[in-house]
Amino acid sequence: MSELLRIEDLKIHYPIRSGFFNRVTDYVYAVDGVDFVIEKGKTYGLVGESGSGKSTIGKAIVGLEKTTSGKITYEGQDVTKKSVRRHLNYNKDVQMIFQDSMSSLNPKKRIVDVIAEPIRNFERLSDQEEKQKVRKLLDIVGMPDDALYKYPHEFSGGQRQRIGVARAVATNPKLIVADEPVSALDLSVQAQVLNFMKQIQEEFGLSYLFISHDLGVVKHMCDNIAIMYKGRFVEIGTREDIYLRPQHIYTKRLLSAIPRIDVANRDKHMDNRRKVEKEYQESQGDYYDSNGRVFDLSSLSPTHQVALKRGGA
Ligand SMILES: Nc1ncnc2c1ncn2[C@@H]1O[C@H](COP(=O)(O)OP(=O)(O)OP(=O)(O)O)[C@@H](O)[C@H]1O
Repeated sequence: MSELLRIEDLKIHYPIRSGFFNRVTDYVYAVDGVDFVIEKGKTYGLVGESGSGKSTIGKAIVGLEKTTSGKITYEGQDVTKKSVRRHLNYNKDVQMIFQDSMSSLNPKKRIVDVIAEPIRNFERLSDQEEKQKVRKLLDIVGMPDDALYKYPHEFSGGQRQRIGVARAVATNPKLIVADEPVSALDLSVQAQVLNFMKQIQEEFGLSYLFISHDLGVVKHMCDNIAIMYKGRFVEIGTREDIYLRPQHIYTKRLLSAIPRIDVANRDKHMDNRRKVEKEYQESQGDYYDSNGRVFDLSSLSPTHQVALKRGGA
């Protein structure tokens, strides 16, 4: 086992203030003593109901949330303190993807700037080099070149999540914290984004901390899993341990609530949907080529129409 990140006895407590003097009267124990290790090239899943503390752990790892106590060790170095993180270029190595791509991508910036922003923090590239790098990143996430000068609102939710992934991998990170990255997407688009996150993982040797309330999605993605309840881990184990031999009553309850859609078969479901959509488009007189461009068949000669339908576009 090759360790990338270690979390030890992590606690994050939020003070609750009340009364005339705004005194601290109690605490929300959002994270209350968790330990786990993320291995290089592997995916660690955090599962639990809303409010169990998953996002708080993710945010603490990327430095968006201050820890109350405990230790975060990255490649053998204690990165709990901000000064050490800065010194190690930790913010380049550890990136985050959020659920809501519409609010996490700046709506006023074109995609070229959205993706180039994290690069600019760490590298000095000429305009030309920067564009070339962004083009390459767009290509990796399967987006066309002309996306470069468009704005986030001009894309679908799935496309925006791809752009979010392109942005996250722009600095060649070693770890990506993915907080509910597909929860806002249709089932068929979820499979697309998940499979493609796996491809990128293999290509870049990435590790993921994958946060989700959906045990079906987690089964598809994660090697090791922690089940969270009220700030603590009630069960941890490998994917097989959790799905084949769950021990804790809470895990068993969560497992029995998984919808009957198998993530591995979502692709098939998606292919079918695409086929139906394509047939529909053809019946309407439109035809999409492999780049997603629309051809108006009625504007072509009958011979061309036949050639195009045979795959000649
Ligand atoms: N800034 C904050 N101040 C006070 N309490 C907070 C703050 N942020 C989170 N909490 C509380 O901490 C607990 C854990 O929240 P967290 O967002 O980590 O849960 P979660 O498991 O990620 O849930 P969800 O899936 O809904 O995001 C919740 O009770 C939440 O209300």
